[in-house]
Amino acid sequence: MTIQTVLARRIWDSRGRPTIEVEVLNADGTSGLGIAPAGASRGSREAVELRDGGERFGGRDVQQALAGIAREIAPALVGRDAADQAGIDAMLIALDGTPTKSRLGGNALIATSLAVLHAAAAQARLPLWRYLAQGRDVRLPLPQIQIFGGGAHAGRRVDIQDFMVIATGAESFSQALEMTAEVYRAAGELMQERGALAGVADEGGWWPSFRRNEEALDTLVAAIERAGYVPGEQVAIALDIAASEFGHGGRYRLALENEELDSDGLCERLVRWVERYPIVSIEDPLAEDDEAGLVAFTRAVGDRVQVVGDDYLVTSAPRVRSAAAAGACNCVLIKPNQAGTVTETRAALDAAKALGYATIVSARSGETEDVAIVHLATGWDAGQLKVGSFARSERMAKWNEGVRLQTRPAPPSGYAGRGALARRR
Ligand SMILES: C=C(OP(=O)(O)O)C(=O)O
Ligand SMILES: [Mg+2]
Repeated sequence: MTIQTVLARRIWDSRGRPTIEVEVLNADGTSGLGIAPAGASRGSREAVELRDGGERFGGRDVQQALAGIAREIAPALVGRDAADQAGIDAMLIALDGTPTKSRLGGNALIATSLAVLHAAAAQARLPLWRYLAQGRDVRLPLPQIQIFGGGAHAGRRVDIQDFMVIATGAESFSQALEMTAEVYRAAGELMQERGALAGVADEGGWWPSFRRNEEALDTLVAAIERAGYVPGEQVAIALDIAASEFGHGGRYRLALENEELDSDGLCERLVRWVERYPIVSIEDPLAEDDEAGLVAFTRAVGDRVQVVGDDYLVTSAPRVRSAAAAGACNCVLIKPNQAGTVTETRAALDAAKALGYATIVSARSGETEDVAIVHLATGWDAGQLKVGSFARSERMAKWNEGVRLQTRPAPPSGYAGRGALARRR
């Protein structure tokens, strides 16, 4: 079956900013819809997005991306088979012709690539996760869920970006959500009692009214206990330090503590947290340009804690391979729009798995109702999923989709659970 029509339009994301949606219509009447998400704390090597960032959102960049789809991408797609994802993605990359996807835009490319993927699954009359599984046994992912937002997602109110929990004691995806909902609610109650309840951050985690970064960790432990769980046994902590946001050239500025640390100093601080708190996962502990720091941190705690590369690895298979050669990280965050096509995203995931790295499929802070990443995490058997908080509908759309996958007839063959966490390299 062939692609007959390609439509592209400007829609709006969860921050009320413009983004791109592509719809691919097949000749047999089936179709696929792809939407580009958008990050706020981006790695410098991510695919470049064409998006209007200033006061005026009706500006040039999104229009340029839409025009590129209409003028160049759509004519090249019509007549091709949506099932040829690799061939179509290679064509998109060649058509763009730049190493950073800056001409047609990484956002135009990922929306198109995801729309083609959905169209292929629809044509095969399969749910996306099952289409991706290709007959293999796959598991629902272990959720990593934000309780407090911070960093670039909360006006830099605290330095650390994500204070999350992982319900390590849960035996199913839906039980993990139930346990996390209780912790989320308990954290909200604690904030209210302290007179510190001040709404939510960009991904729906509670707004971080803390005086020190460690106060957030203490409150998180108290929330786990208040919800009736044993910290570290039933519910553990995961952090995204997003250190590239407050550090460059081996110097890190913790605004909340009014401190400047070098790479060793930040490393020591985080190792102390790992010793004091029930932390099982830390993302971007050092900045994207601090490979020596990432190697040192992985050496120090990589046998106990999952060390996740996001800004540093930008969903790039070659970067994952060179990180492994250097000994940095033991887990890779997988964000499709960092790579720009489904095929390159899958290549980064495959490279990680081949090297013994764990993988987490992740949403961006700017999201929509799109639930594709739940299907990618499940169908590719990634093991883990990070979507933001347990509030705000663009996040809940994804968590709820996981419940649907679990409870429909012929569900995935299991639940990845705590065994999906990286421990040792
Ligand atoms: C999801 C994240 O944030 P953003 O989408 O803003 O890059 C992250 O850093 O993991
Ligand atoms: Mg991150």
